[in-house]
Amino acid sequence: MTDPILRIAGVSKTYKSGTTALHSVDLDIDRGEIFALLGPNGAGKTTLISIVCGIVTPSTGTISVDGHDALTDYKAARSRIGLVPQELSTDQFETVLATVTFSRRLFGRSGHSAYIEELLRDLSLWDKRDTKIMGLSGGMKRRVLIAKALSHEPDILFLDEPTAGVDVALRRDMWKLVHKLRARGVTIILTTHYIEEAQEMADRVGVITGGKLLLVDRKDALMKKLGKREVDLKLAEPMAAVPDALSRWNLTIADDGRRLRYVFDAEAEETGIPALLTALSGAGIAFTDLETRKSSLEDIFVDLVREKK
Ligand SMILES: Nc1ncnc2c1ncn2[C@@H]1O[C@H](COP(=O)(O)OP(=O)(O)OP(=O)(O)O)[C@@H](O)[C@H]1O
Repeated sequence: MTDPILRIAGVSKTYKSGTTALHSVDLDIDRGEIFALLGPNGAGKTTLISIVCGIVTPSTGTISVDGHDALTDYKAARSRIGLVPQELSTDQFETVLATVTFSRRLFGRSGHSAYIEELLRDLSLWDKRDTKIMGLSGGMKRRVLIAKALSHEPDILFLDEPTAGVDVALRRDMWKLVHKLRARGVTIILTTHYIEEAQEMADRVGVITGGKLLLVDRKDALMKKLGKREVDLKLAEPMAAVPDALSRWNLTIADDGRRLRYVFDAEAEETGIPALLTALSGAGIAFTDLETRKSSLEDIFVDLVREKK
């Protein structure tokens, strides 16, 4: 194993207001992985990212970025990071090219570069390079934020809620770019409310709520371990209550008595379905259709957050 590119150890944050946004968070991020940080509003995602990027000071704990302490060796640590924030706070009167080039120069890189051209082309911004920021649509401004974050060729890219309020074209461009960056070895950490995206994109997932990192696991393992499967039977006759004869199965009635639902562990050796079907027939319960479903990362997430409350 190589050293993690990012090491967060015992990081807590209590704001002046008295709100504790993070409780002793430990997290190692591997080189080149795509990590999704999932959590409801107010979970502490932005606070954590802001601390790593040196925008917010932690109350306790240490952060090491590629071996550089984020507090004592701030410049070296920060130069390895690109941050795409949720909102744009950039000079409205500058052109796209000037803004992105300026961001690059801030990190001591030469201004004019084939890299910037490629970046702007990847983000469909090249044709707009001489347009002032204030003349861009909201979606285009988001693209500029991404270009700025990537302007100095960082090793780690943070995307804070990257697709909130973004149209399909930008989403597509963004995920294409994420794949390209990853192929180049860039580590990507994203926070998202769009769980399907974490499911599609991430190698590992961290679930945070109330400032605590509840779990971190490989996405596949998480879905295997915590995933549920469901069998949904459409009943020929509506049913008011689950008969006693069927009490050994975890059954619920749905759709005003028209459906019977059986939920079981996706990994269970014995699903219990054959016995259930026999018992249904023995109890004279007929069904007209049967559907099966596997839980999504979203179901797992909702269950987890509910459990820990
Ligand atoms: N500057 C601040 N001063 C005081 N409290 C803050 C500050 N920033 C955030 N908080 C509080 O810290 C907690 C965590 O907020 P944070 O923005 O990190 O959550 P988040 O997971 O990013 O939420 P969201 O998904 O809504 O962006 C919240 O209770 C929030 O109100």
